[in-house]
Amino acid sequence: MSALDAHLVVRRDGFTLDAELRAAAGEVVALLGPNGAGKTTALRALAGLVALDDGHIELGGERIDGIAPEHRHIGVVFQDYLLFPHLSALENVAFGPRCRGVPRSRARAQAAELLARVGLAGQAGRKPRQLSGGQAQRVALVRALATGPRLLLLDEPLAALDARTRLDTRAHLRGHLAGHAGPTVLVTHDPLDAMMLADRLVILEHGRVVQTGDAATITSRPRTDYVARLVGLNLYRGRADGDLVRVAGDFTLTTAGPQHGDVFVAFPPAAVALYAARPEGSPRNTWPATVAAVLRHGDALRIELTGPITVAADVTPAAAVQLGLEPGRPVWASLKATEATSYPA
Ligand SMILES: Nc1ncnc2c1ncn2[C@@H]1O[C@H](COP(=O)(O)OP(=O)(O)OP(=O)(O)O)[C@@H](O)[C@H]1O
Repeated sequence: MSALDAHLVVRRDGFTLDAELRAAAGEVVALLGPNGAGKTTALRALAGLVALDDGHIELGGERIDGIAPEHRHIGVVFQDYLLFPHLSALENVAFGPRCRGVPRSRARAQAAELLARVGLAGQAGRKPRQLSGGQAQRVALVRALATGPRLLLLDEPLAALDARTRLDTRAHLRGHLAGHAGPTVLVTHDPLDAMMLADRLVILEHGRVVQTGDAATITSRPRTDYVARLVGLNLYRGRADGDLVRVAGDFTLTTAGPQHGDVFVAFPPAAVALYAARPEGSPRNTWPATVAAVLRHGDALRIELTGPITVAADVTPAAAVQLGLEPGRPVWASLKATEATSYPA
């Protein structure tokens, strides 16, 4: 089965997409990024709905960027499913193969088998409006797979679902995707979708790839503020000399590992402890800070602090009351060196 190798360049007024994208056969790659990063543009370029201004798209070593969308052998699942409303689930799935000349009875038998595989044997005769959001999403996926596409594209496949259905569907979608032998590219701005469904994440910001890797690498070693916020870490750039990293002006953090030169330092908000007075026998990183904001964060409170560095700290509501944390309140922050990871920038 064919691998995807693409360099997508699309120029618009005030926006340029310039992104390299690779996916091996059977690999699910999530394209993750903030609004306006160019995710949809990239997906539409792969599908052939937007022309490339430069670059290339190769599938199994064959250039497909000059080929019309309907001849690219690409399966697409859009977020709003786009099922034919007047056809049953079975007819929707059989439609593609029928258009490719597969005899009616065989197309229907294949469609029935595909629907059964995603647990929809009992819904095969229903029209899209008689299906739940999660069921319609599965029909759309199966329909995209029915023609045996060489590349599968998913555009925010769970976005239209309510929270509960989203949870169930997300859990099953991964298994359904395993039935596709070719590469899959999934576009989402939901980090959970990306991490649960994809083998590898490609982070897109301002039309450029800023980081790529598996979920574990990306969550432990973010390389941009967007990714750091996404995974809930404090992130700084600095210069390392052994375990000391100068991160801002003459402010230096002691970190867990020896590094040299340009590095990132990352640590979770829960690793930052707050005190009313300078802590005694303190950990190596201690600095005065001022509370800028107090936000709810699950069961904890997230405290945003200004000072020599801007930092987020998670504290319990009880600790927040005890310390009288409110905007403008001066505090001491401390961080154990073992909690601060440094890695090359
Ligand atoms: N048809 C178009 N013509 C001109 N500019 C466009 C067009 N479609 C999108 N853009 C611009 O291209 C940029 C990227 O948009 P795109 O929709 O690809 O981003 P996205 O990452 O998918 O965002 P979102 O998550 O909001 O859907 C944006 O600045 C957008 O305004």
